[in-house]
Amino acid sequence: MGLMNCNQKIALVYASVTGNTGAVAEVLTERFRAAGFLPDVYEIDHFDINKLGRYDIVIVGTYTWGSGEIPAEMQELFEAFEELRRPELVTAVFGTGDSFFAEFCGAVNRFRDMLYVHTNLAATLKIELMPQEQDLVRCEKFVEAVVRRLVEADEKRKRKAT
Ligand SMILES: Cc1cc2nc3c(=O)[nH]c(=O)nc-3n(C[C@H](O)[C@H](O)[C@H](O)COP(=O)(O)O)c2cc1C
Repeated sequence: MGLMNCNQKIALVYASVTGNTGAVAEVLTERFRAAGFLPDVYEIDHFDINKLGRYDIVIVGTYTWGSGEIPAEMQELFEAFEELRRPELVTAVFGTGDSFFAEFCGAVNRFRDMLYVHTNLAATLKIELMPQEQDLVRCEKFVEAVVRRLVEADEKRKRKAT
């Protein structure tokens, strides 16, 4: 991991009403920093969707609403990815949900399926409500998977250039 190009621009964009997804966003931000990255962290309401194309890596965080639905405030971002036409963009999605509901973290499932088709999806993480001690290692693995994918993408780019 030490060899990574930490100049890559990374955005972490999330939605959170009661703070669970925000708490995971904080843990992940800390892990990315520990891995040498400085993510720009945005709550969705403060993220300018026109800037999506400026990033090399975009991490999406979302809670789930309705019956497994994407929250309304995340819909525009979802559609922006569909129209972005940047299959090389490294992405990952995390979220919190409540397994009391029929579709646990349905919004994460929907983002995952879409990002898999339209981008270079590196990792998915679903957490039950507020992150607990045992979730920290899962957060760590999530970040490792993203960094690993970046290394692979970088190597692929270099091979193409030669
Ligand atoms: C009306 C309502 C519907 C919900 N529907 C789902 C659902 O379908 N699936 C799920 O996993 N969680 C569902 N949840 C739970 C939230 O996604 C969960 O509490 C989440 O951690 C909230 O995130 P936040 O604290 O970041 O706002 C629902 C919560 C509410 C209030």
